[in-house]
Amino acid sequence: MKKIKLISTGGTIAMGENKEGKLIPKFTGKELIESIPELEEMCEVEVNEFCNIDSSQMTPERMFKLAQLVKEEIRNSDIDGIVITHGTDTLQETAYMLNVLIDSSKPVIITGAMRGATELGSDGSANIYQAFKVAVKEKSKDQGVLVVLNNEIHTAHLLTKRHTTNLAAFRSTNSGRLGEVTKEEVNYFYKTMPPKNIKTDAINTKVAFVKIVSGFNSTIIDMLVSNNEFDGLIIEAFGSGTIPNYILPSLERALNKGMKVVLTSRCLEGKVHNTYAAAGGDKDLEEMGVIFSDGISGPKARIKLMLLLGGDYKDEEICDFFKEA
Ligand SMILES: NC(=O)C[C@H](N)C(=O)O
Repeated sequence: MKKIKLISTGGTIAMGENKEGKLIPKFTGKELIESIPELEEMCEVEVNEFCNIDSSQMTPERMFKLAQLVKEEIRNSDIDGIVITHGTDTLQETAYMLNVLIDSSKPVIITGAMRGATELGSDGSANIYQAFKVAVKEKSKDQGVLVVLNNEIHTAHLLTKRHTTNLAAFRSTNSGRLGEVTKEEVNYFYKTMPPKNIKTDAINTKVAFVKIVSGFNSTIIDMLVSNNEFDGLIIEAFGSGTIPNYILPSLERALNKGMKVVLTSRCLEGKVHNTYAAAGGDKDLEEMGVIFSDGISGPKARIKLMLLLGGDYKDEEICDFFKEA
């Protein structure tokens, strides 16, 4: 029988309602597992209570610690796979970080829930059960970090949360879901490309994030640059990577200070391109030294830059990492 480690981190999946009907952290990983006796026939389960928080409280530092723990567990030849329970709000960032940091063929599956464990029609138990079903399958090996919710399997780097409350809250952008979990089986529709592994013992969280809106006030960027607190800046630009012309001097000041500036798009799908001459005025953003991010969302690009800045990577290597998702 396979042995799967459950690492519980909290989220709605581990919540119940208080007297006012509001959701609060209530259940441990052990309690979640005990509520699903069907798992006993499937595999042996060991539990690690990593934390019990709403994932809005999850920080990149905590995600990095979680990645170290997953690495340790995976090295243990006794463990065949990992299931992580996590809140859905920052799940895509944790999943993305684990995906680029963990280099193992063993399945690592993240799941969560959209309804608390005590709510009518709660989805947590079914999602945990399905996550384990995926984790014990041989064909789930070498697929990178996977996310299982609502009968769907998604790859970490394409995953995005698209709905605030719907049970089908997640979607794989730029493609369809990777697979599905039915009552009888686990089906994969295509094979994932393994991500380029980032090797680092540290994370540099000094990366600011700015979303561009029409009439954006570039004073925000100037403030970020002048307070010397940031080594990196993620710009979530319009469409294929356009920004108002008057922001350019602020970006130039950021680059001159040695900040890494990465361009991403507000759009849910596609990637940024260096297509419009008008977008950067008479300057070419790429020539200026802005890094174009290939098809990952702003929040994921931020995680990637934090890891690359934490590691011992040269400028060209950092650019190369952004040439793939
Ligand atoms: N559905 C959820 O898990 C949302 C919750 N606020 C969390 O991310 O922890």
